[in-house]
Amino acid sequence: MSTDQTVLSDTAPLDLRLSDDELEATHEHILQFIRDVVDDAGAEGAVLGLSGGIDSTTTAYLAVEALGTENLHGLVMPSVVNTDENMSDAERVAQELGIEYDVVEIQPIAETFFDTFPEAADDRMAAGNVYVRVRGVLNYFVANHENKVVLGTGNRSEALAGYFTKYGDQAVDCNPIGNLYKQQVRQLAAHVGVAEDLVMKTPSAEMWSGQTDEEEMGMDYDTLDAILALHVDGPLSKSATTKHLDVTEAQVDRVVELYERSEHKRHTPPAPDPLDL
Ligand SMILES: Nc1ncnc2c1ncn2[C@@H]1O[C@H](COP(=O)(O)OP(=O)(O)OC[C@H]2O[C@@H]([n+]3cccc(C(=O)O)c3)[C@H](O)[C@@H]2O)[C@@H](O)[C@H]1O
Ligand SMILES: Nc1ncnc2c1ncn2[C@@H]1O[C@H](COP(=O)(O)OP(=O)(O)OP(=O)(O)O)[C@@H](O)[C@H]1O
Ligand SMILES: [Mg+2]
Repeated sequence: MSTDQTVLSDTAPLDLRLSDDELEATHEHILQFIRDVVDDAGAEGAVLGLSGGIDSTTTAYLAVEALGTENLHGLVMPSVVNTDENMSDAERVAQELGIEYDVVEIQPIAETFFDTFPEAADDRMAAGNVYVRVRGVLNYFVANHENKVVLGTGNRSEALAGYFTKYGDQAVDCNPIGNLYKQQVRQLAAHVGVAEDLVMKTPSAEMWSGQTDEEEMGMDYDTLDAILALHVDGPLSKSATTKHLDVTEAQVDRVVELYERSEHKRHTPPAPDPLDL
């Protein structure tokens, strides 16, 4: 195991990397968290989707450490919008970890949805969310059958920005890396031995060809993380944030907009307050 800081950026607007002691404490804390979730559920391990991206790769490495190789089942679920590189990276991760995994082509499943409502099939967001939600159904299909929990791969940056599909990739039993900003996920990934090319890979939801998280959100993750940490999670005002980070007010406004408009995604569906009848 090594803490390879050299693969990580030294030019982020705000350095959110943990100290060595903090990183190791966080690592141990997450391992214990995974074990506790599985034990509390009376489960015999966990299922997770492997995309070849850094969030699922890191979560898989942690889960193998926490639960043992034999108790993690990976699902690689390609569709026409996934690159071959990402899908082969996903298989490479499963093979390096030595876990059981299946490759499930989800295009035919998605097509049945598209055939049912052809008028929605060309809406790239609606269609992209179908791929994401189909994966959630398959994760639970396997988890139910094998008495396993479903591990989520959401991180803090995505959660606060609402950058996930409601009842899609967020339809999981727990999120082991859910309190880490993306920058810290990369740091932990390097620490647990994930290959450098995967640590530094461009994040993509792969809901349509060529999609990247940073282009869709309108800023890079280091900037998003910094504004979230100082202004959304932290106490700095908008003007203090712009001065501290050398970002524009428009960038801070954009992050606040992402955060506020996704509030509904971070709560269970509301019902009217009970009437005092
Ligand atoms: N105020 C409100 N109160 C209650 N519900 C509200 C609502 N506003 C919208 N809604 C509901 O939420 C729905 C929209 O939310 P949703 O269906 O999630 O869809 P939406 O947020 O439009 O799209 C998902 C976003 O997450 C990104 N994503 C998805 C999956 C994975 C990843 C990744 O990084 O891998 C990223 C994706 O690129 C896209 O930007 C609406 O159709 C409506 O049903
Ligand atoms: N083709 C796929 N096969 C299996 N699981 C997938 C696939 N695409 C997405 N997922 C699941 O959905 C999760 C959310 O995707 P997301 O893109 O946020 O994470 P990632 O791909 O692991 O990392 P990154 O955000 O850096 O791309 C993935 O971590 C993975 O669990
Ligand atoms: Mg991805």
